[in-house]
Amino acid sequence: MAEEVYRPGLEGVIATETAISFLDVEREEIVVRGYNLLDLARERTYVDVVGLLIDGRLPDDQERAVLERRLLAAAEVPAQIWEILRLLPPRMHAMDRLRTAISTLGGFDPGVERVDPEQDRESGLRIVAQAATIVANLVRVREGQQPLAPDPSRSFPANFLWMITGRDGSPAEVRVFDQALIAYSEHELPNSTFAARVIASTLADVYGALTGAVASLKGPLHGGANEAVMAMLLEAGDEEGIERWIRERLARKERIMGFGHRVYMRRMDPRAQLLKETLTRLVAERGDAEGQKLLRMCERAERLMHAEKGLYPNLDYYAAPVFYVLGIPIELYTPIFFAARTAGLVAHVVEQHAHNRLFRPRVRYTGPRGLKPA
Ligand SMILES: CC(=O)SCCNC(=O)CCNC(=O)[C@H](O)C(C)(C)COP(=O)(O)OP(=O)(O)OC[C@H]1O[C@@H](n2cnc3c(N)ncnc32)[C@H](O)[C@@H]1OP(=O)(O)O
Ligand SMILES: O=C([O-])CC(=O)C(=O)O
Repeated sequence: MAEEVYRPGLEGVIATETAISFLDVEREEIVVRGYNLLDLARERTYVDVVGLLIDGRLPDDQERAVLERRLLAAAEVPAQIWEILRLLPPRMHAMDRLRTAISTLGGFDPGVERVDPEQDRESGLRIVAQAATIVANLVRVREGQQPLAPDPSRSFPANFLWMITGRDGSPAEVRVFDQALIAYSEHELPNSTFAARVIASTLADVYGALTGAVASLKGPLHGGANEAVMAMLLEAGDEEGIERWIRERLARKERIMGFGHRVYMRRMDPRAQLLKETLTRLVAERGDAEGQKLLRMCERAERLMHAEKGLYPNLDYYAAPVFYVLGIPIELYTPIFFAARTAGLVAHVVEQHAHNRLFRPRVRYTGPRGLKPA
């Protein structure tokens, strides 16, 4: 074997080439197919970003309308998926129910066994569309209610938010939700995307690769952090409470969810800054006293974590209060992360299949040798 290099957690290791995205930490820029993700969030829609990620370029107005109609037309979920979800134990974690649903969706796609970039794109758009419908209805189905069917007369984000909350969001709320979807849409090579690419590198299909990504995203060190952040804010109650809550945990050497990041390390995640601004605007416009209190708590904790640990918030930190003021049930925060990320994940599976090399690294063996079984 050539020179042995071992970096625990593959920290800093280049694991693949990609033309999809890159975190330029020095310039504080998340590059997505040449664009700054924050520019996309400020000026474009999530559907545009789906087109950019999966088809490779930003759609014009007409192309966006076609893509949006196509997504909404594909958003209906087979009735059997709801039946399977109803059979699962109600206490089962929402991400585990989602993982089961994404895995099962493959069985309803006639092209599932045809693994090539063209079919991946086709199946990928179905997943983007159907993941939103499944995620939005997870709570409703767990509670034994009928799922809300997608309404193609609404825009993609308006329909998604309506299926979640059961009421029409204001144009400002829909825009905020759309921005959050863009913020979550793609982020280079996080654990979940790496997991999807590793699975895809065996030439397994896009459903299998994305099922693995759901499993990865559930973890509190990754997507699960947004729900943990909200639990922390609610338990702490107010500004003094959050300060006490964090100091107690830091004294016990515990991690505070929503802070730190493998790549940004001791810098602010640009997406957290974007959603902080979004939250500030939304609660000010609405004169939302509870939202304003949450914002003050977040800012207080942000100052404390910087002073005590030199750590900054990541996207999950400000996404949590944004979802809360939009009236989204907390158990759907991580599933929504996945639904938004389907666009990026599909792009990575397409790319992996198009330029495949099986992932199969080696180990540094630390176990015994020479033992005799008898
Ligand atoms: C959208 C996303 O998925 S973003 C990630 C969401 N996850 C979270 O918010 C979970 C909380 N954060 C963390 O656990 C970490 O920061 C991670 C997992 C995101 C990144 O971890 P790593 O790159 O492995 O950083 P690592 O564990 O080496 O941390 C470096 C130091 O900072 C500390 N640290 C890192 N994050 C935190 C945190 N959130 N709270 C307290 N201390 C922390 C570590 O304890 C460690 O301290 P030490 O050197 O004294 O031991
Ligand atoms: O990049 C990471 O490691 C995690 C993250 O922020 C994301 O997936 O959005």
